[in-house]
Amino acid sequence: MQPRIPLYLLTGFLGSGKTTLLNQLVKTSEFANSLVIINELGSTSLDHLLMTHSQEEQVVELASGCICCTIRSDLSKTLRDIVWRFSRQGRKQFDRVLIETTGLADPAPVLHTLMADPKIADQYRLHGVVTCVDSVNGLSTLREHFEARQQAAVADLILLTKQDLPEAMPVADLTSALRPLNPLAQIALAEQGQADWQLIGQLDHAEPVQSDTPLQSWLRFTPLADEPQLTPELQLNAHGDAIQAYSFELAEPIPMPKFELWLNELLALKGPDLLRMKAILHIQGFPGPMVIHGVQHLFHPAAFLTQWPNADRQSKLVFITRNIPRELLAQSVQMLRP
Ligand SMILES: Nc1nc2c(ncn2[C@@H]2O[C@H](COP(=O)(O)OP(=O)(O)OP(=O)(O)O)[C@@H](O)[C@H]2O)c(=O)[nH]1
Repeated sequence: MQPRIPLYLLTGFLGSGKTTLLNQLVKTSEFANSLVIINELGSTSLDHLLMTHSQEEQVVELASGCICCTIRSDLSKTLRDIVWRFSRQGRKQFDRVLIETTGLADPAPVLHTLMADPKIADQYRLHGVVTCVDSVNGLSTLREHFEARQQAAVADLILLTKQDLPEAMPVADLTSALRPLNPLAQIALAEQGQADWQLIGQLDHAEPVQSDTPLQSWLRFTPLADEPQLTPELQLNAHGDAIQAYSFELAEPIPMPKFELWLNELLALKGPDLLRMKAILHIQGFPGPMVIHGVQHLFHPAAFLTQWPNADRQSKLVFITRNIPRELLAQSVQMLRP
């Protein structure tokens, strides 16, 4: 079987610095041989003109429309086609794919397409979602636009851009505001498109357990306060449509049949509103933990570790949700008790 092609999704609201970042990213040795798929709204694709890629032919432009709604099938088709379109004498001319979404894209359905389309999932391996957040306008944008909150909520890595500007909000405030939306993502800086590229190179969204990334860092588990004490200025869920993260711990080992029943019920009832979920579970009878990881109702195959990463044997679950009250999830998690 051919190794799957690493795929990265770059998102962030309009003007948040995606293209600036991409232009620098493709200059790094690790990402130099990337194929870039750009999706612009409107008929004239400015981004295409802005890309300063060394090989112009390696930038593929999707037709106008937004990949998250009208042209999801175009994205699938493009991903299937590029492998032979960009091959010479049977060898493909790129080793990674970077997809830049429009600033208005809701990335959840795009992720869904990347994970659910079997032809894509066979060929590509989603390594990570990188979301740019503008340090000057970011918080007001996040408050006003649901899509911007979704972009932050599904991120594996959030890059705060424009910290060089005097109007930039302090990093600590931005981080406090973003944490309730996404306690799992790493948060770092990107200044004029420059970032710590290792953070992107190390992303491993799909199969964290099989990578070198230590499990603790993959499942960075910081119990969340039920109601984070934030000043109104830092609260982002002002307009209904609340995106909220919750975490739970369970002391007792879980019987496997209960886990299966619980997951099926949860996904059937609330699948579309579970933006992300990660859990490390103590299942009865297994020497190491079971790790599960999903986006909406799609779950990567559960992975069993041969041993626990540390002395803590509690099951830990983190959910990033849309309009799900905490009590409902808390009740649901109780189903896992023996
Ligand atoms: N001062 C400063 N300006 C930045 C930084 N990052 C991006 N910019 C500027 O912000 C503007 C928007 O950046 P883009 O990279 O085009 O943003 P985008 O997210 O691709 O924008 P859309 O395509 O509209 O969604 C440009 O004028 C960039 O030069 C930064 O870190 N600092």
